[in-house]
Amino acid sequence: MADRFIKMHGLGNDFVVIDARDAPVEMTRARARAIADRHTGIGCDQLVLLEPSSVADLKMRIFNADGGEVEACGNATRCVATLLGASAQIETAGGMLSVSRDDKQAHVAMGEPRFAWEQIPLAMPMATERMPVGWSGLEAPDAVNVGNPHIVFFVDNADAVDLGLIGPEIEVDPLFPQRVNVNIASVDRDNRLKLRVWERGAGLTQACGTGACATAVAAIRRKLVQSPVTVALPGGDLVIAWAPGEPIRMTGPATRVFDGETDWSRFG
Ligand SMILES: N[C@@H](CCC[C@H](N)C(=O)O)C(=O)O
Repeated sequence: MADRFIKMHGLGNDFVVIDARDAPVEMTRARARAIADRHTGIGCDQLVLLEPSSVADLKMRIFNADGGEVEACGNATRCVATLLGASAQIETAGGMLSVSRDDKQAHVAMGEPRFAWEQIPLAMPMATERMPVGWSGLEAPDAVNVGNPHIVFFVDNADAVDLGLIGPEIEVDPLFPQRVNVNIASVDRDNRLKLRVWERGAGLTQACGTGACATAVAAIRRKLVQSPVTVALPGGDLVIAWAPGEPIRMTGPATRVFDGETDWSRFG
């Protein structure tokens, strides 16, 4: 019998979604990496596995293109909200998420951001706002955990940074024991942030929902912008709302590209 999957994307950040709520699918690091491979597999930035949950409507597991299982993915959460077509609670390794959708957009309550150094996590105690660290001229970032770990650099021109060169170096710096997603942002105009992201385990992507959340939170905290803020990514715009003590709210599109069939045993 053929194994089914759904190819989706959120602003160009693309996913292979496997609905394993009725029939379990075994996922290993090697299999996830083989499926995600753009030359020899199906190709995606992240693989998303939907499973039954005893505490929510369903459980969402996320695997990066390198095969590593991670805690959160904002764009994939909007895709799952779009597939479900109704309000739902989703269990993830990064926390419980609430989703809903309307005709055009999906909405996600991403939970509250965490700022303590051990919650990022960092390897040593340190302030997480304007951190006393730097890499190749990128200085004083903020660290935020929004289910997964992010570091955010505010620069004059986000396009001027060679993120493909510096991103991989920062991702694996020993300061980040679980590695890190690297965000480069600039204040564009009128409450609008421009953002590029080097994703842990996936590299440069067209958009990163959790990166947009972490960056918006850091910018609101620094009073660079006010909530709600538009975050412009290479693949398009997200709107992020947040106030201290409240969950982060993300609104944006999600697209079903095609439904496919394969045989998972082809991928190890
Ligand atoms: N594309 C994502 C984030 C996926 C996980 C991330 N690369 C990590 O390792 O934490 C998003 O839209 O949030």
